Amino acid sequence: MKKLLKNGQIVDRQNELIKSDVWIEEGKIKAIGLDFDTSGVAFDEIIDLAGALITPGLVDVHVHFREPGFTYKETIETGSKAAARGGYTTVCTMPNLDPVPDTVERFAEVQEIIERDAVVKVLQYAPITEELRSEVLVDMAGLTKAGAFAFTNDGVGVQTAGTMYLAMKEAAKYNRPIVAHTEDESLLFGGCMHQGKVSEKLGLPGIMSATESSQIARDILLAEETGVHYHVCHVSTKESVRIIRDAKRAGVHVTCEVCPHHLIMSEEDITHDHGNFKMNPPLRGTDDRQALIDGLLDGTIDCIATDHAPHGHDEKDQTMTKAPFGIVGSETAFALMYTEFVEKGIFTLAQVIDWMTVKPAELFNLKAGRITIGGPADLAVFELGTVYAIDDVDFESKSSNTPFIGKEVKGQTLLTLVDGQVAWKQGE
Ligand SMILES: NC(=O)N[C@@H](CC(=O)O)C(=O)O
Ligand SMILES: [Zn+2]
Ligand SMILES: [Zn+2]
Repeated sequence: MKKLLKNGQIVDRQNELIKSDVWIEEGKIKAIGLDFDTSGVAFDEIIDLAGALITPGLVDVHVHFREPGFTYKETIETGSKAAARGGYTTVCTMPNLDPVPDTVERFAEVQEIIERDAVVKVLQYAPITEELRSEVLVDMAGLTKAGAFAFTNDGVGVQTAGTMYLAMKEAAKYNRPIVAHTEDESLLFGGCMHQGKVSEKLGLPGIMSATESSQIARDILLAEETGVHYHVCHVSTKESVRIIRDAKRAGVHVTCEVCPHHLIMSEEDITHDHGNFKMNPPLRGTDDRQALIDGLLDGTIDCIATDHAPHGHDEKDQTMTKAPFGIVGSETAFALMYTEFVEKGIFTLAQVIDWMTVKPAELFNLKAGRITIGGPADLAVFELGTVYAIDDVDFESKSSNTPFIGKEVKGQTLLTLVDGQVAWKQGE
């Protein structure tokens, strides 16, 4: 198969938009730019991009696809379609499933479903402990052999320091990162949103910032002790950013991600008590939000990840004390980042693309996130000119639990290619 994408634009490292065509052959990039000769080449397909932006396929190191166990919320098929619609071509799925893929056999079962159903490249995380309880470590040697690229208990924190220490020591042996949802449950006190002026106003139990940051502080010292690569999920507080910045300066191998919703919204955007404003960690204060932006800009925060966390409509259409934590993100991330940060001049387009492609790929040595000659034709194409409203009926995901429904954005995905094949195309 030979494909030609014509009249696109790519962004270079200086943030210049450069007119470009892309020649794809047998699923690989054959040529990119304007100075290659295609005369005499019989293309199977020529697609006119009419000036749209071409990026490497986006990389999301944090999604929840809910299969097996909660397939009414999402499946590997629908989740990967949602990812493709967002321009993602490589995503990493969390193991808070039922059953938890905590044995080599269960892990292999999920991988079989991925092989069968996924429309983008999906990497399954292995858990740190059996059933995500902070007790017995999984067989890290066996799971590494079975293809686990990293270990995480996302959804819950590892509650005891001793378990985390042993997990880090073991993961370091196999050169695998420990990826941490940091939340000290003894500091939770039944909270359902950030503890601050809005929780007081709404009369809802708050989650203090130290619930997250104190566990990061503990883990950073254990990471220093063990030499493991320690990656922090969804950082949300200014204290978390501060201690990660200090740890990086001290030479600890720590990295972290931030979610679009924590960069864009704060507690002050919670207009009323509804489940779609509830996620873990919660929307924090405006000073926290600013610290996350600063953290990206100074390199403390390494990349952007969605934490795509689908839940059923009825589960989320409840008050915040009752609804489960989590919002969907795959289908809105690029448009939100473009609209809120690039258009407003806070980040450059090149920076946003970097944080959503090469940066996350480099963290875990994923073969993704770059356009290289001879490399896989994993590409996304975005149209940047048209304003549209985020509409839940459009979602490829089974779920549409997000507070961004109705928001007007720019940056619609036109096309997503995985190994040169269409994974998502607008209007199809
Ligand atoms: N982020 C969330 O609010 N929820 C996630 C779990 C998690 O990422 O911690 C989920 O699985 O629903
Ligand atoms: Zn989490
Ligand atoms: Zn998560």
